[in-house]
Amino acid sequence: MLAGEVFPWREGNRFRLLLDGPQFFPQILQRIDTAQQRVDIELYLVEDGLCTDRLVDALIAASGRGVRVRCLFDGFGCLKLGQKTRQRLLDAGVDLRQYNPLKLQLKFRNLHRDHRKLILIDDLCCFVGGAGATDEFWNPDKPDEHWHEAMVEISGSVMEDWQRLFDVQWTLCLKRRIWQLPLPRQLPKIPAAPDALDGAGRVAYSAARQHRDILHSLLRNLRRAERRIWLATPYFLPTGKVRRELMRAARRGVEVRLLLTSRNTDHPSVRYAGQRFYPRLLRAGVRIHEYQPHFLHLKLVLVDDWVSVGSCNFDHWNLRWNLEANLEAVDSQLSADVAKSFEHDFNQSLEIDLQQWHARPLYLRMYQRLWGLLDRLVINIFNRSG
Ligand SMILES: O=P(O)(O)OC[C@H](O)CO
Repeated sequence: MLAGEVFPWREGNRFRLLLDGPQFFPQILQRIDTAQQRVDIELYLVEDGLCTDRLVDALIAASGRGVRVRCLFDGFGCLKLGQKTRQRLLDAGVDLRQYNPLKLQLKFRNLHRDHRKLILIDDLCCFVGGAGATDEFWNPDKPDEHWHEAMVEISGSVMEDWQRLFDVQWTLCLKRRIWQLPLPRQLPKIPAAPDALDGAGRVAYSAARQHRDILHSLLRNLRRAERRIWLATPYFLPTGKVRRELMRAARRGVEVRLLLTSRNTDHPSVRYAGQRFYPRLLRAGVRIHEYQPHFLHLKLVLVDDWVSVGSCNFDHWNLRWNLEANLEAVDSQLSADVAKSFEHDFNQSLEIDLQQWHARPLYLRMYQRLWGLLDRLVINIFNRSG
C-alpha cells in the first residue's frame, strides 16, 4: 500500500507495448520459463481456465527449478480460482497470499480491492498493464476471442521501484488495514516528467483514498497538455476533476479523444452510467469513440508524449477503494507505439455525434438516467459518510 511514498523518474529503461492476450501471455510465459531466482505476481482477476492453467504450469515448473514464486491475488478477483488449482500451487512450493479476503464483518470494507496487475521476473523484466489471468484475456484454443488489452514489458532501473511496490504490499496485505491509515493532509509532491528523454519511467500508484499520486499526476499532465490527450478506459466514470480538465483542454484547442467501450462490454450498467457525461464533453469539443470489435479493457493514456498505462481506470470507484499501479513513461518509441495503437482503435470505433446522440431511443435514455442516478446516489452516500 505504501501510502505517502512517491517514486522518482528513473532513466535508461526499455519499454515494449504488447497488445492483447495472444501477444503478451506467450511472452510472459516465456519469461517465466527462463526465470532463475524469483517470480512475483500481483493480480486482480485470476480464474480457473486454460489461461490460468498455462500460467500455473509455468509457475510450478519455475518453483521446481528452485525459483522463489510469490502470488498475491485479490480476495474477490480470485474467487473463481478453484481449490484444486490453489493446492497445486501450494504443493509446488509457491507462496500464495490474498488481499482482503471477503468477510461479512468487514461490511463496506470488502470494497477495498487490489486492482494492480504486475508480473516481475528476476531483475530482468516486469509486465504491467490491465490484464488478469482469465480466458477472456487469452484462450489458447480461441486466439481470436479476447478482450482488447495492453501490457508493457519493462526492463531497466525502474524495475527496482516495481519490486519495492510488490514487496511492501506482499508484507502489508496480511494486515488488511488500509482504511485505518490517516488520510493525507497535503497532496503528494510528484516529480515532473522529464522533457524529451527516452527511456524515462516512473511507478505511479494509488492506495484507496490514502494515496493517489496516480490521479494527481494525470491531472497535472492534463493541465499541461499542448497537443493531444487520448485516453482509453473500459469503465468511464471519471472523477469531476478529470472531466473538467478534459473539457478545459478541449476548449483551449488540445485534441481530446476518448476511446471507450461499445455495447461489447461486461458491465453495461457502468457504460450507461458513464454516458451521462457525453453531452457536456461533446459540447466542450471532446471527441468520443466507442470501440466495436471486442470488449475494450485497455487502460491507456497519451498526453502529448507522456504515457500512462496500467490498472487504473481513473474512475471514482477505483480511486476510492482500490490499490492501483501504472507505468508512466516518456519514451519516443513507446509514445509512437501507443499513438499507433490509438489510431488503429479510433478507426475501428464509432464516433459519437452530438445530434445523433440527442436522437437516441427513449429506452436508452431511461437506462442512462437510471444507472447514472444510482451511481451518483451511491457515491454521494459514501462521500457524506466520509
Ligand atoms: O476491474 P478491471 O478493469 O480489471 O476489469 C475487471 C473485469 O472487468 C471485471 O468484470
